[in-house]
Amino acid sequence: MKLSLLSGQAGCRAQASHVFPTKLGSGPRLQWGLTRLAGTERSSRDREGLQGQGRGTARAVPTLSSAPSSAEMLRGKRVIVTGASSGIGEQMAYHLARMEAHLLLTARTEAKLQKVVERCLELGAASARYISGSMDSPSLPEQVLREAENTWGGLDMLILNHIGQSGFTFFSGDVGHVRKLMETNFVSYVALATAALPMLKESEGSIVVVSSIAGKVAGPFTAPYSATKFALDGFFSSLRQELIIEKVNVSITLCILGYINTESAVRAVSHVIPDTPAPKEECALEIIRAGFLRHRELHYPARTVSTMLLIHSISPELLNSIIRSSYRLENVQRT
Ligand SMILES: NC(=O)C1=CN([C@@H]2O[C@H](COP(=O)(O)OP(=O)(O)OC[C@H]3O[C@@H](n4cnc5c(N)ncnc54)[C@H](OP(=O)(O)O)[C@@H]3O)[C@@H](O)[C@H]2O)C=CC1
Ligand SMILES: C[C@H](CCC(=O)O)[C@H]1CC[C@H]2[C@@H]3C(=O)C[C@@H]4C[C@H](O)CC[C@]4(C)[C@H]3CC[C@]12C
Repeated sequence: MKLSLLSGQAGCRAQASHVFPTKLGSGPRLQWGLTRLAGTERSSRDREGLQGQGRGTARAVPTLSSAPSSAEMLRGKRVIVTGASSGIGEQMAYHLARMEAHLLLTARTEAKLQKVVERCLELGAASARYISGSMDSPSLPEQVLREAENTWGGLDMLILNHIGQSGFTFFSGDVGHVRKLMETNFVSYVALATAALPMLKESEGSIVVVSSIAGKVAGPFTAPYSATKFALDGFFSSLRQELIIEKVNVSITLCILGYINTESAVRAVSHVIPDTPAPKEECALEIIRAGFLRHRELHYPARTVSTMLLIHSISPELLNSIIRSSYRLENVQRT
């Protein structure tokens, strides 16, 4: 594990001009051949009601009408983002920096984290630092939370986003890979949340778990990955219930994402899935917003994901066959 020394005040003040798009994802999203079924994407803000949860007697949950602008959402809040060196995690770090949050970022690659931290400080983060290390190491989660406690004396939001390398191919029979992926994509999430809970109870904060449609509907070529995402749903949905029963005001937001245009996802699937991925910048902002509003679940892109879940609840076999027929199966590489 390596700890950064890069932290401090922003190089320049945050520009408070960053606002939510008035209509998110207004263009057509062609995903898994479901576009015609799903219709035009619409903001999950337009679609969803508030699903605040885990409220004790204390703080009111912001309503959509009373919610501050995105620039104010997390001003001065202490936020951990895992998997922040690239993709959606990196974009979340930049949004949070513009909101003037305090940031602790994690991933394995120190050089990338250094650059992201520098950019966050330029964008207006109240402070930004990182810890590098692999989340398949059992000691890292506690080290990350100890760092938050020592630096900030508390924590407001934990965003769990990292994933280990998987691939998009037939299951190879490598059980060792499944075990390692479970450790990285699932067990470390549990360990991070467990270590964070005392501080989050104190601040009445939030846990945000980044998952996937592959954690609700199992398609081909993602067996180990899909298993880790189903596990997250099982664990965190159960934990959410317990927090509500115990009147602990810590929210848990599970983010169900479709295909997003991160480099790693496009590299892994574009030769098999011909659809247009949704933008990572907007996706990142929606995740932060859903966490701030203490939503139970985020579906992004909203129309595509919700339509898939609806079809799956009516006829799983129909959805499975739509998915299979929309893939370019001849391009799937065998390992
Ligand atoms: N992109 C998509 O289409 C979709 C993404 N999602 C979810 O969104 C989240 C982000 O995905 P995306 O941005 O595409 O992924 P990326 O591959 O772009 O980013 C993954 C992040 O995790 C870090 N990471 C990788 N291995 C480890 C490890 N062993 N220990 C700690 N950190 C690690 C990477 O940094 P480093 O290599 O430096 O460690 C990187 O910061 C994931 O939870 C994913 O499941 C869900 C549905 C669709
Ligand atoms: C294979 C990717 C992991 C990249 C790597 O090896 O480092 C996956 C990461 C996100 C996956 C996508 C996802 O979660 C949403 C869809 C789920 C469907 O069941 C399959 C297609 C997905 C676009 C899926 C494809 C693999 C990933 C890109």
